[in-house]
Amino acid sequence: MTGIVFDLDGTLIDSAPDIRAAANAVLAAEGRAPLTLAQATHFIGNGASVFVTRMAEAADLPDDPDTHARLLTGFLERYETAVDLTRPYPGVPEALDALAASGHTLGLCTNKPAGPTRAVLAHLGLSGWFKVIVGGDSLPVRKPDPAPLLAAAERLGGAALYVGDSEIDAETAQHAGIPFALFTEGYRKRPAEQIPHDRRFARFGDLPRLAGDLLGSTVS
Ligand SMILES: O=C(O)COP(=O)(O)O
Ligand SMILES: [Mg+2]
Repeated sequence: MTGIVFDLDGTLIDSAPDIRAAANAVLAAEGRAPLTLAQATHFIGNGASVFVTRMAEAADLPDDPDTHARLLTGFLERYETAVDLTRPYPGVPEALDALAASGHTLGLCTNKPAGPTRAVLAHLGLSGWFKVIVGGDSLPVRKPDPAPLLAAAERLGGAALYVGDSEIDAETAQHAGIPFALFTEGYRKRPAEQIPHDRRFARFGDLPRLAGDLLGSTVS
């Protein structure tokens, strides 16, 4: 089994500034104060709809279905093209390159909707690495349900590792029965020691060797 599946927000890319900007445009239109970067970062992880619920709560907006639908539509409209403030974490392209060179096929399983996922990957020149992309709206369920990760794994012919930054990713990997590598510099809410993982790393430069150790592949 050579497949490796990645989470996106807080793992491969630091996208919180763009997500915050999309949220703050919606809040401005509602006459509300902006979110701080720390707030926006904390609200990421369970997909767009949950993000909007948390955003509305922070801004003291009502939580009725009509308001939620209006806020979510406005957020998704802006999110679709929110790419300018997002950067890959240092060493990401090189690590993907090294993993591919050592024979791994790569996939993505994210709770970010598929539209913004494809837009940001294209903008950053990262699309070409991934043989499969499963977004937060690709299936009727999203992480921590294991179905999206299992779907990505199946399309890679099996996955030997899931790489993510959050409690949700750890739980998803456990449910799917796939080993988990935790990137410690993303958007996790708890200390790394409290998040179940098989391996953890703080620098992408360390991932190819870590994957090699874990999976018995040779890193070139
Ligand atoms: O967009 C989110 O809420 C989370 O995205 P992620 O699954 O790539 O971390
Ligand atoms: Mg993440």
